[in-house]
Amino acid sequence: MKKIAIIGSGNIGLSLAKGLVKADFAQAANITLTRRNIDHLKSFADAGFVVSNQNKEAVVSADVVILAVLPQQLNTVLDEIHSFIDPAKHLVISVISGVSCAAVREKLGESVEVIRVMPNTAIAIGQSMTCIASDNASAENIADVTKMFETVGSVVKINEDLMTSATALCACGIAFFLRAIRAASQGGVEIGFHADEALKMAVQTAKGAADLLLLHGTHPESEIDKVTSPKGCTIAGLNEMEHNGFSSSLIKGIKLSALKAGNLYTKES
Ligand SMILES: NC(=O)C1=CN([C@@H]2O[C@H](COP(=O)(O)OP(=O)(O)OC[C@H]3O[C@@H](n4cnc5c(N)ncnc54)[C@H](OP(=O)(O)O)[C@@H]3O)[C@@H](O)[C@H]2O)C=CC1
Ligand SMILES: O=C(O)[C@@H]1CCC=N1
Repeated sequence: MKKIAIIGSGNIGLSLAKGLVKADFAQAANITLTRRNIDHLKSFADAGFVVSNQNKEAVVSADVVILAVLPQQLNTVLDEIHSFIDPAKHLVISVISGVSCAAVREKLGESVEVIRVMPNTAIAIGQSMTCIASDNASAENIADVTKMFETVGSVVKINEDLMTSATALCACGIAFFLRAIRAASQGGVEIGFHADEALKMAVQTAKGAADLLLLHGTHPESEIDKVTSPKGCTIAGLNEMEHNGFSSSLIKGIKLSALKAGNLYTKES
């Protein structure tokens, strides 16, 4: 069983740790979680994870090092761990948005294999959409990392130049769809439901819509055509949403997020 160190155990690092254990890919005792303030990791220590504020020790005891700090925190971490990374032993995975594999290697050494992975927080429940890219990892290591992330959701291998687009569509996308669900539930309250029932109804309806596409393999418009009766209430509501910029606002938001994702990191930050 390989030992994993997650350097920077915040929202996504902890979601990943939970997902890997839940999927039986790893035992908690084989995952070291680091952050500076380990008081916040007490419940994870209680659940059997190794918790530490010592990145160097975590790296030395690991085979797989997962970088999960914020882009602006990365340089400090790389400066701290670079002399403890052994290219013959360590595989480095970075989930950090906007940082290329080459930029990580510039600090850790050219011979280190780096795989860039973009999951989303649904990884905690095995439902992530994860994109993977690398410009120097072996086919074997890419296959192993693909298998690892397939235990906690779906995986697509992409070219590295599309990583910031993947960040916007899939990682940020979780927040976009959640906001859409909240808005639907607020509409539900206005038309007569209590907030808790409206939210339950909106959530299950959203899940049904996503599952229709996944299970039927159809295009959204083809499923929409089955709902919109002629002169009916669905097309009336849908067209009103479009007149108010529903699709346009999602597209513009995704474009802006992708732009921002590409500008989160500078070597000097
Ligand atoms: N959140 C998401 O949905 C996704 C995030 N990402 C990427 O993952 C990265 C992390 O994002 P997110 O989890 O949201 O951010 P968080 O701020 O929640 O997590 C970052 C963690 O890093 C820790 N940290 C900071 N400096 C150090 C250090 N020197 N050594 C060890 N730990 C450190 C922080 O804890 P402390 O202050 O105690 O040290 C914190 O817990 C980002 O680069 C983001 O782009 C990618 C996909 C999805
Ligand atoms: O908002 C962010 O910058 C991070 C990257 C993707 C999801 N959260």
